[in-house]
Amino acid sequence: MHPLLPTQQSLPLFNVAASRRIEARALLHTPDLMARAGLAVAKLALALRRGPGPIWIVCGPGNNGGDGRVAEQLLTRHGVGTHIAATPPEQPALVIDALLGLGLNRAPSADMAATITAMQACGAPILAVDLPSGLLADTGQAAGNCAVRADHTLALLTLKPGLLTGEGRAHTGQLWFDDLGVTPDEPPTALLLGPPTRPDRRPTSHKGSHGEVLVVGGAPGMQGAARLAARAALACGAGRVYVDLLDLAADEVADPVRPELMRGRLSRLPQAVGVVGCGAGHGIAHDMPGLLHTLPRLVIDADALNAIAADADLQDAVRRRPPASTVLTPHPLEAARLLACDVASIQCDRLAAATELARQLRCTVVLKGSGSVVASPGECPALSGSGGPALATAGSGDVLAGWLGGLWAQQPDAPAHAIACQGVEAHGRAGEVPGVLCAGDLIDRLAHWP
Ligand SMILES: NC(=O)C1=CN([C@@H]2O[C@H](COP(=O)(O)OP(=O)(O)OC[C@H]3O[C@@H](n4cnc5c(N)ncnc54)[C@H](O)[C@@H]3O)[C@@H](O)[C@H]2O)[C@@H](O)CC1
Ligand SMILES: Nc1ncnc2c1ncn2[C@@H]1O[C@H](COP(=O)(O)OP(=O)(O)O)[C@@H](O)[C@H]1O
Ligand SMILES: [K+]
Repeated sequence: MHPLLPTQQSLPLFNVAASRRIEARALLHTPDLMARAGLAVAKLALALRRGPGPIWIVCGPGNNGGDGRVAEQLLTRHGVGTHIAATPPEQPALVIDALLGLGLNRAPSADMAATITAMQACGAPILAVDLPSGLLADTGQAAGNCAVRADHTLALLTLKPGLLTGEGRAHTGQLWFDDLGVTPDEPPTALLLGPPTRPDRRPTSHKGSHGEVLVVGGAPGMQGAARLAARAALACGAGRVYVDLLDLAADEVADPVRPELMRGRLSRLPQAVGVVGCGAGHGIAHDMPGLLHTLPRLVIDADALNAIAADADLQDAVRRRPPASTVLTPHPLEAARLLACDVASIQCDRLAAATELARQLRCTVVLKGSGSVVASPGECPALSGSGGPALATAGSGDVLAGWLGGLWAQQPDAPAHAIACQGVEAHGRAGEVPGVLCAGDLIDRLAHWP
């Protein structure tokens, strides 16, 4: 067994209803699923325990508890000290959290909440069975704001989306997966993104082979955002990158640090990939009808999203664009504005929110944040397991928008969904460092990745 992330391939994710169906069908020909689950838990527990103390196994009322009890029998048979109870032993070497799994259907009761607190306080690493108890498998929300924060989670039978998005990553710790020998026999709820690819560069290619990007944004005082996007597009390999900075004096250069970047206008670049909105302020609203009408491929971020949220005509213009030609990259607040709701309503079910926004505006939506979601009409939504808090710093979203533009310039026939999936995963993986990653440094890491 090995840690799941970063994944070497795209993997299917299944929500509770689908997991239940898969489990029910699998049990018809593989009745020993729980024995397999218990064995997987016991093996991992042996590898993870720290010190000579007993393994504390906390078992709940359902089959999650059943998995824990099977693991306890196997560990005992193996000569390992165990302790099954709601209260901890002296100096446990590991906690196995088998309190609640897929069956969670309400906030943990007071007793369970107290047990969760005790697990958290006992000082030993926690291995959660299937799900950290209290975490909702479909959405990654903590029911009643009370869920185990595990050091490790062993997902069983299926991978659930809630392990990877919403609050999931704050609760799962290191993620492990055992499919118990069952191949899912229905389409997934969503796909976990595999390693991103980069566009080929033929030995004989020239700058004209790699497309053009036009970055429109950067109102006075916010020009850095547009320049970050433009630098990212350049680092990604776009042939020519132009910047249309709002209100820049005619004789100023596009970017004093990057002389490779040129100044450009929509009227002269009608075939470029547009990356619009980064640091644009309110002024971008005026340019949006022309941009939406003209550019064949568009990545729309930040203030351009706010402009669309505020104007039903712009929303219509987005809907009227050709299929698969538009990517919106909202963070949760921008998504809330676009769906006329609040951030909590977005975050409580990120997969559903991204899918609904993609449906309403008939385009690809990247809902950013921990466990970024890519949703497009007619596509299975994709979820990224990559990225982390090093990216939680100003400008990393601008870099994503520019990178998407750079990818698209080089793959003009690729649909918006494919570009978004490639870009989001590359951005997340490049952003996996300890501490903080300044947006400019993120561009360097992306440029040299993998
Ligand atoms: N059936 C099988 O053979 C398999 C079962 N598996 C395990 O079984 C789990 C699912 O089992 P269950 O469906 O029994 O679900 P759970 O074990 O999650 O528990 C369901 C029970 O907990 C109660 N409950 C739910 N929320 C509660 C709350 N907030 N406070 C107090 N009690 C609450 C329910 O009323 C029900 O009695 C999976 O997560 C997985 O660990 C897997 O190992 C795969 C194989
Ligand atoms: N904790 C996190 N885990 C994973 N990704 C994150 C995290 N915080 C931020 N990110 C990523 O960083 C980027 C931030 O974008 P955004 O919020 O638009 O910032 P900005 O506007 O400052 O550029 C998004 O791609 C987001 O998914
Ligand atoms: K559990």
